Amino acid sequence: MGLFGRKNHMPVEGRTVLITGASEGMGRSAAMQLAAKGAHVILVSRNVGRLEEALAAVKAAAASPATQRFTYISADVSEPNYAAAVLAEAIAWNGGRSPDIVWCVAGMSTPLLWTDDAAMSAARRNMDVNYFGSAEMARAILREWLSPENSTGPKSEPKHLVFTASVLALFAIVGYGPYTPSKWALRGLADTLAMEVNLYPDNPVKVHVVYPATITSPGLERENQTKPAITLELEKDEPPETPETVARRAIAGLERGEYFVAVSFLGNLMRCGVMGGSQRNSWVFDTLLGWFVPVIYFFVLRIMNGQVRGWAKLHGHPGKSAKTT
Ligand SMILES: NC(=O)C1=CN([C@@H]2O[C@H](COP(=O)(O)OP(=O)(O)OC[C@H]3O[C@@H](n4cnc5c(N)ncnc54)[C@H](OP(=O)(O)O)[C@@H]3O)[C@@H](O)[C@H]2O)C=CC1
Ligand SMILES: CCCCCCCCCCCCCCCC(=O)[C@@H](N)CO
Repeated sequence: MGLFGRKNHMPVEGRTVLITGASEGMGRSAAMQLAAKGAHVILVSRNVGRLEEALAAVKAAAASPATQRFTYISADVSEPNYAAAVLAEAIAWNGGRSPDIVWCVAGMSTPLLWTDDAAMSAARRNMDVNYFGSAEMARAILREWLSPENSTGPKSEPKHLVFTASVLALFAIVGYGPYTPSKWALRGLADTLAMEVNLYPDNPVKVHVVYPATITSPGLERENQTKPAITLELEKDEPPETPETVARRAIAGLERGEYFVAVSFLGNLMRCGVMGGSQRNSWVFDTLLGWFVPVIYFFVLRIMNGQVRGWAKLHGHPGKSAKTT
């Protein structure tokens, strides 16, 4: 039980969490915050230097440094079949037990106009990292968690599989063509798996998707190098948040037991606007809020499309390979 008697749906104390994309940005902050709540943490990303540095920060944030354990594994999530080897290493380190929580944070973004020369190769790269990087990890960990020899019984504490999408998977804007579909794809996989895990009542698993808006991370600096100016202009409507804030709100949503975790007010509006056949956090709240969203979109879409047309009028044809500055 947490504050005011509310149940914590994702206790982490003494449990092992594996986080991909844990060396920078939101993944690093999430790793530190989960360590501060008593979790053992396995950090996964490519660059060993940054992993070493992040590992030190995570250790320093631990609730009980004498008993908690931390390690890192260097791997490229865009490599086909990377996940089984990463998990084997994680399980060996964890005394033969699989991690209890797996959070796929590793991601990248290459914003470009769709007519840009580089858009297609960027789209494939974004799909490889953001979608397949998470899909492969999901498959590897579910094969562990859901196997008959790993049955823990219907009343046992559930395992958690967390994907990281973006509010762009709820509301798409110009300039993110190479990126947005990879995050929509994650949502499709998550809905599928959230139903599929019901086949295994003796192996409880909860699936979640986190939908951040702009995070002031090293990744944001990288993506801003190719971001069309009109995209920068439109996304100003949702203010950026620090990796610490986004991680804290994401973890709070997971602790509340939410399936789709939005981390801002607008994010929650966008979430309730697209629920379709997805599981609800709260049928009453999500439905009531969802009724208002079309009214808001009536105005938002008129304004935004007007902004885009206004841009074209002011700056002319964007050109073939164009950062539209
Ligand atoms: N920044 C933003 O505005 C938003 C980001 N998001 C999403 O949130 C998540 C976190 O974003 P952010 O905080 O910006 O992250 P960053 O881009 O700052 O950090 C990305 C992390 O992922 C790792 N990573 C990147 N590519 C790979 C790869 N191929 N294999 C393994 N690890 C990889 C990086 O380490 P290394 O390079 O060493 O591998 C690093 O640890 C991502 O999924 C992102 O798409 C969602 C909404 C907004
Ligand atoms: C009903 C509610 C209406 C809402 C109005 C919409 C405002 C537009 C917000 C767009 C924000 C885009 C953030 C991109 C984050 C991201 O994923 C990239 N930085 C890639 O990393």
